Amino acid sequence: MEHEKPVWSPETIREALKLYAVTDNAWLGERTLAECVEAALAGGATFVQLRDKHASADELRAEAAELLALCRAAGVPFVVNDDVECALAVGADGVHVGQDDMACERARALLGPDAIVGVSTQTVEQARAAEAAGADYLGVGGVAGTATKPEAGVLSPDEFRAIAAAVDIPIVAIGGVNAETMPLLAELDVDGAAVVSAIFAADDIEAATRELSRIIDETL
Ligand SMILES: Cc1ncc(COP(=O)(O)OP(=O)(O)O)c(N)n1
Ligand SMILES: Cc1nc(C(=O)O)sc1CCOP(=O)(O)O
Ligand SMILES: [Mg+2]
Repeated sequence: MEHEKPVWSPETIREALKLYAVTDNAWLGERTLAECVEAALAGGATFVQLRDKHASADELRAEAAELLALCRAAGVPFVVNDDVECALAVGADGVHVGQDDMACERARALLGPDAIVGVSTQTVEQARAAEAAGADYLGVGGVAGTATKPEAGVLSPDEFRAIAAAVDIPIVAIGGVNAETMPLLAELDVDGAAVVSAIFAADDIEAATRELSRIIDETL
């Protein structure tokens, strides 16, 4: 069944960031990407980002179209990592861009005022610039080191809080967030947790997501 494209208000975006699932095909095994995302949604993921650094343009579009349909059915926002063209082509809710990706202003101009544009920031300066450029939310990290992206840095609690204090848009913490580290988010002034391996590397993705959902509800 076709679902109409929703318009996500700032308040619904803030709420939806609570348990943000970022996909990773490295952990698929015998499973399809759609099965994995369906399980994450069933377990309570509140936001989904397709992140596939190895797909061709056509493969990424096919994945995005499939995940978009699942997210629409679940009433959950769906964004594409890095690739604005793909997001536009499939009618995704938006994109997530980093400091080395398309500039936030350009992504906003291409996707329009109703799209969700998330921006990765590691400093107060970057956070203020992203907000001024029209970002809807910030991805800030890491909370702890992670094998998913070994080159990613780790921020101190004070650095998280300084970024949160510098902007009015919501913040999702990313990098090394799992059932053990998630309670640390209580001290970081963030609105949610973005999680890759603690969801998608699990044998039982639905159960792992449900447990993370329980913990984040207790934490924030
Ligand atoms: C929610 C969220 N936050 C941060 C990132 C990292 O984005 P980026 O710095 O562009 O790195 P890559 O993901 O492209 O490797 C993210 N993807 N999602
Ligand atoms: C995609 C990404 N960005 C990061 C950042 O710090 O900007 S950390 C990261 C990977 C997070 O994976 P996991 O949940 O498995 O630790
Ligand atoms: Mg990127």
